[in-house]
Amino acid sequence: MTVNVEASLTQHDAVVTGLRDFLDALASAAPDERSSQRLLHDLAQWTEDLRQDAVEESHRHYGRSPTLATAGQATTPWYVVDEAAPPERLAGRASFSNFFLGGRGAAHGGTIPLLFDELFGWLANSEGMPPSRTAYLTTNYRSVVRVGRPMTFTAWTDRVEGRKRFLRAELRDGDTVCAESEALFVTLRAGQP
Ligand SMILES: CCCCCCCCCC(=O)SCCNC(=O)CCNC(=O)[C@H](O)C(C)(C)COP(=O)(O)OP(=O)(O)OC[C@H]1O[C@@H](n2cnc3c(N)ncnc32)[C@H](O)[C@@H]1OP(=O)(O)O
Repeated sequence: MTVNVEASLTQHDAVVTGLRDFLDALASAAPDERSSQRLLHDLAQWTEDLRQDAVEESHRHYGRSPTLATAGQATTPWYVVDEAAPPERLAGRASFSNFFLGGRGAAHGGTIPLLFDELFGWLANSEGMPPSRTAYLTTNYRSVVRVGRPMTFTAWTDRVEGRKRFLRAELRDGDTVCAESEALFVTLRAGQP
């Protein structure tokens, strides 16, 4: 079978956007027993179909979109980069849907460093940079991140010491800093996965 990679990626972007909407709708709803049974049946069928189509990492579409916000991952809180000056700085908008709810209207605490790691990965592994990975990442929770709110972020390189890149970021709701992060990315040596 001949696969048009561009076309299938674009179509895949639409699938990931649909998956995000689905997860938000699922997390926001209280389906009755009948709907849950129907959902379970449909999911089981899709799971079986997709397992038949399993391929190795380099051939997958998921998480590899060059065009879609979050690079085509549905498990990262939604974000879009508006200003990019890699590897020094990037800024943009983010929003945590109900799928990322922890409780009482606030995003789950684990999902905030997930967003920061994504942004730092974007900065530290931008084009022309040698591959690097997170050695540590700390998050200070200053004020709750409310689901559904339009947020803004800034992430920047604080300093570079040899293979070590120290990064910082802020997540804001209007003028309020909700969370701050600091991370160390270390450039991989040959042979490191
Ligand atoms: C690969 C491309 C694809 C990337 C996609 C985007 C990535 C998004 C970011 C991620 O989420 S990556 C996944 C989460 N991270 C990991 O799984 C990393 C697991 N850890 C490792 O692979 C290694 O520990 C690591 C590569 C980070 C460092 O191991 P090395 O053996 O290369 O480090 P080494 O011991 O030589 O230390 C180098 C320097 O970093 C320092 N260092 C390393 N780990 C540290 C740490 N945890 N805290 C403080 N300093 C640390 C260390 O002290 C030393 O400082 P000096 O040069 O000043 O002596």
